[in-house]
Amino acid sequence: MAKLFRAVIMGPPGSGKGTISERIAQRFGLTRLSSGDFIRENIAANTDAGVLAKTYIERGLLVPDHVMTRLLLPRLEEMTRHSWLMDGFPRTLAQAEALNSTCDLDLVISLNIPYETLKERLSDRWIHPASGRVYNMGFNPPHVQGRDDISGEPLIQHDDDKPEALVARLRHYKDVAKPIIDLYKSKGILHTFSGTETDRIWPYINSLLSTKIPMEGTHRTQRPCTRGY
Ligand SMILES: Nc1nc2c(ncn2[C@@H]2O[C@H](COP(=O)(O)OP(=O)(O)OP(=O)(O)O)[C@@H](O)[C@H]2O)c(=O)[nH]1
Ligand SMILES: Nc1ncnc2c1ncn2[C@@H]1O[C@H](COP(=O)(O)OP(=O)(O)O)[C@@H](O)[C@H]1O
Repeated sequence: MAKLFRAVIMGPPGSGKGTISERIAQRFGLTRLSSGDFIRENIAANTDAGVLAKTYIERGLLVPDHVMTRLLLPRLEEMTRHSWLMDGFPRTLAQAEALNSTCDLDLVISLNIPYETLKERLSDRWIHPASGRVYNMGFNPPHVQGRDDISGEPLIQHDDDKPEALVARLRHYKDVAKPIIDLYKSKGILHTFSGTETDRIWPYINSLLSTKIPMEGTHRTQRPCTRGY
């Protein structure tokens, strides 16, 4: 019976977490989980946690730890048959500790990308707000400039991605991520990848995961995530 594989991907805004998660999910058949998607689903379904989360997101704030753990941990406990990769959680040490008491992670990928590169990428990032589709004018441009490929609607740039806001976001990431990274380092599961291009980092991630993930189509666990592990 193949063991279930559970991983987390971390990195500053624009480091390529979304892009790399997508490649990992395709190559290794992991289920890709995103905290932002979970929150949006809960908002759409009007759950109690979703209604509460919305009041924070609307103000540009992080959702409090107890709301995040209430939203996510039960979902992870349900994932007893599929290996997964989580993007966007944990985002604080308290979340990392709560995750830790729910299940054993096998591996954490941390992306270490120079500030200048992040600044260039994000100032070039354009979004289709209705769908969340992301473009980059150099790396993956839309077919028609300024327009979403599927709907043809106009693309916008997040205020967050403008250079003025970026310095503060990156500083915040460093402060908050450091204790989480230290925790995973001390557990011996942290793998850090540095570079300026996703296409050059990807082969290293690919070969690491090839040694770690059983390649059968489905993975079943002997040890599901449960609280109080
Ligand atoms: N030029 C360039 N752009 C890249 C590269 N890798 C990713 N991008 C683009 O950079 C932007 C950020 O990549 P994402 O995958 O959205 O990064 P993220 O870490 O998920 O970002 P957040 O959602 O803000 O946390 C997107 O517009 C990508 O298309 C790269 O190697 N070179
Ligand atoms: N782990 C988390 N802890 C607290 N808030 C979160 C977390 N993940 C997502 N959020 C909230 O949901 C919003 C959308 O998340 P996400 O899709 O990851 O986008 P972004 O890359 O803009 O942060 C965040 O801006 C934040 O308010």
